[in-house]
Amino acid sequence: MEKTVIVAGLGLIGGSIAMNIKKNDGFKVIGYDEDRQSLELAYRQGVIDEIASDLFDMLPRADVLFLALPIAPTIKVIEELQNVALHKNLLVTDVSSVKNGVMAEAAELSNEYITFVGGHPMSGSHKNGFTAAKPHLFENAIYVLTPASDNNEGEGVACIKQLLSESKARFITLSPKEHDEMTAVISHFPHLIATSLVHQARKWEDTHPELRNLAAGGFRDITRIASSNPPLWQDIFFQNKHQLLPMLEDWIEEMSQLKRYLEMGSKEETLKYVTEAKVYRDGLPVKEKGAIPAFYDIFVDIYDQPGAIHKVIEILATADINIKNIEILEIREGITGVLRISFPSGREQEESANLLRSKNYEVVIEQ
Ligand SMILES: NC(=O)c1ccc[n+]([C@@H]2O[C@H](COP(=O)([O-])OP(=O)(O)OC[C@H]3O[C@@H](n4cnc5c(N)ncnc54)[C@H](O)[C@@H]3O)[C@@H](O)[C@H]2O)c1
Ligand SMILES: O=C(O)C(=O)C[C@]1(C(=O)O)C=C[C@@H](O)C=C1
Repeated sequence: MEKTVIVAGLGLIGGSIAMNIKKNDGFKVIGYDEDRQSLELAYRQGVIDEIASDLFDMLPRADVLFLALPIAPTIKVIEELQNVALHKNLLVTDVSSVKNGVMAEAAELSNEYITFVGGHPMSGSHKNGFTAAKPHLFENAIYVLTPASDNNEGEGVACIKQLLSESKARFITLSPKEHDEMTAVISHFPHLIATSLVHQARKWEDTHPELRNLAAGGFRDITRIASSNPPLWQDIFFQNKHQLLPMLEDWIEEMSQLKRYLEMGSKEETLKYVTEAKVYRDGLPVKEKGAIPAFYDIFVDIYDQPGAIHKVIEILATADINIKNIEILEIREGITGVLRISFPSGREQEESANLLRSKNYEVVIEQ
């Protein structure tokens, strides 16, 4: 029998979830969002089968509810679920980037029809809204599940995996605490620092108006995430502030230590500090999505000439090589730029590098 799934919040994550559920047969997808335009666009594109004007009126029909709203409204909906009159089982899951507040609210639920399994796909973007949603967003990404202590949690986990089986996400189960500690380290805290680096640059621009034109690959790479959706990140920082506050203390102490190294001319300690960071960073997994992007990359030097990028792509396409992603890292008038091309496997990576080198391109392989 067809199951009914409601996706509440049809933005970047909810839209991508709905696109993946629609790849399966046997599910009817109903969309709910306060933004009418997103709903209508999703309906027109066939990503949802029906629009819900009111979430709670629609719930008695549903088998599964995906909460893909910002975190604060997600918690509010969970609180209100307690009083919904249901006549059949409802599996509720969310996608929030921080789990403690959500799971604490879910633990209060005593509605006998509801099973709650927390979720968080470790993949996203600095873009937001339905127009940024894409079906392959979760490919190779870790998808964390944080089941509540409920008898039906095994069934709930299995159902979520089945609904998203086409997404190619890799599911793991964690406790909310473990999840929030780790995401604070590899996602929330770096975001805080990236944001502060942008502020620092902004201040310097008053006295150095050319500064923004100097900002090249390094600054852009490290601050990309500072272009993310501000209300989302305000929400994340406050939801996970118990993890972030001690980390900020540590960071301030670490910066003071670095300051002391520079003041005292401690070159050896500074070299050790930089080297240890490089060794750790180089050892992070690069073959799966997660903290570091998932693909097998090559870097190709190109010149700022009409058709330069097209030529490189044509060489690879003619050899039937499957490209996953292309990024222009830097190209300024009249000088060499760098094209980062990502492949799904090491075989394509090596084959492409050899092919392009045989045509006299400078190619570097990311190890
Ligand atoms: N952006 C990321 O990289 C990322 C990654 C993983 C998880 N998440 C989590 O996913 C959730 C959604 O984030 P997103 O990036 O998809 O945001 P988004 O802004 O793209 O989407 C949120 C959607 O929710 C709707 N919405 C907001 N408040 C609402 C309300 N009260 N009632 C009805 N609709 C409402 C908005 O109109 C929007 O369409 C957040 O909880 C976030 O923590 C985000
Ligand atoms: O790739 C990005 O732009 C992201 O910020 C994605 C990112 C992350 O920090 O890795 C951001 C928040 C989510 O909760 C999960 C993933």
